Amino acid sequence: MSRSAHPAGPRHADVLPEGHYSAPPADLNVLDPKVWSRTVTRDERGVATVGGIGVDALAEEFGTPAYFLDESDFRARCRAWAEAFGKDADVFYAGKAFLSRAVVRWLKEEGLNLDVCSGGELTTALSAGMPAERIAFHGNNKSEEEIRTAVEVGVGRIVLDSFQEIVRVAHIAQSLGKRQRVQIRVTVGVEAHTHEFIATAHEDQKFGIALAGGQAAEAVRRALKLDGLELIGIHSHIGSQIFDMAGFEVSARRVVGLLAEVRDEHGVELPEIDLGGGLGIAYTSDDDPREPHEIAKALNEIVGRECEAAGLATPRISVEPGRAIVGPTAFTLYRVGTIKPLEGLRTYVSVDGGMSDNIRTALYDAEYSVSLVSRTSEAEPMLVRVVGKHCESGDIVVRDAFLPADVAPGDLIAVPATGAYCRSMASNYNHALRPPVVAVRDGEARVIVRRETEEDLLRLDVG
Ligand SMILES: Cc1ncc(COP(=O)(O)O)c(C=O)c1O
Ligand SMILES: N[C@@H](CCCC[NH3+])C(=O)O
Repeated sequence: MSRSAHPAGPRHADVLPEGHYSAPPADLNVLDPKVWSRTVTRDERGVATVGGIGVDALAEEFGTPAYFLDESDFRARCRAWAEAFGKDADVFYAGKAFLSRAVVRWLKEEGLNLDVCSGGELTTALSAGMPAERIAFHGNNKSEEEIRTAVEVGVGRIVLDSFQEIVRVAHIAQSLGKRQRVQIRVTVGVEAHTHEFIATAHEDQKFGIALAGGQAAEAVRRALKLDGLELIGIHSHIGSQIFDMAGFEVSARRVVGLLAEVRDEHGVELPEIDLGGGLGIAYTSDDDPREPHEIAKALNEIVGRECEAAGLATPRISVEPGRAIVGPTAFTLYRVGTIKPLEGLRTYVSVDGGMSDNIRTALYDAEYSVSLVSRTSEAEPMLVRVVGKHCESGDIVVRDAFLPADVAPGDLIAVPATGAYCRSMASNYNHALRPPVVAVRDGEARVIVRRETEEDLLRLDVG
């Protein structure tokens, strides 16, 4: 993850401090389209706008901190994924990245399916009208109640994650007089090049059933025997924020290998494979993510080739992008509160949010970028660390970045690419009020998830 050190000294340091940063951009006022959503630009005053609305007006109306989601960008990304994979494949948006009822309606309208991994996500999906047959239900420890609800409403598939769950889902389905469509999630033994906490296909972790040692083949054997289950395929998800296609290719090859084993042993060709999500996005200008059509091409080619070699009909492929759809579509808008230059180190810029609205920096050492958005500035670049207002020194939003040296209390700054795993992983640490999500499109802004209030907090605290 580490980048080369910036050759010129930052403003407040003679000695360059340790950090992950490259040289400041030639012009700090430029909002790099790589990391900002598609409609973001600056107006004639130099104020950043999204969907045609200035961030000053947005801050005035909705307050800060707040997430602003570029709806037309979200829809365009859904369409790009659907078109790249075509009619013979299915795209399931991973709701864990960010889910709300508006998002469910957009997905439905754009023809995407939905992956949920809890009863709460399932309820949200159903309450916004997502047809149950377009929902996949995941999780390594689904409760009996969650399984019962999923089977009762008729979800399109449940992804089985353990030997116990094979039996549990079969029993529940049978008791309801149903036959549930299921996939088995396997761990293919790939070391995905990403943070340890978000890699999921190596064997030593909680998800899935290992291909190694014949575990997955045994799971198939058991599932095929149970009347309550209709085994439709094999699932593999290798991790998240991955740029290198090699891991997906190995995964696809190994999953097809299992399909061939199943055919040889049982005379059954399972009709589907799901290759999960995990495609990386640009958090900084140094990141170079793949486009959906490149991913679709690579996966189709490898699956086609492997199936042909094994004499299998090509199964229907599905994928589950979360971050790659919603991540780039939103930014978090903050107001600067205090500024602390630490001589010889860096300048701490404190904002009105923090680790409660973006835990990813603290949790994964994630990298983000930041820009001054309420105005432009010709001041020289200054190395900053953007921190929140929590009672925790690890409360860092952007570890190392450059802002103009005249950044001041009252300025609005924004962190792009916070659409995924920020609001969905937000907390009430220090009794912070989780920020709203505001959808912006064609000159209109509307709250799709409202800001929490102190009354909300007190209502939960029943004394
Ligand atoms: C099973 C499964 N599918 C899809 C995803 C979505 O991943 P991403 O948001 O990285 O595309 C995840 C999360 O990593 C997952 O666990
Ligand atoms: N929450 C993680 C990714 C895990 C995805 C869910 N399996 C992130 O922010 O990167």
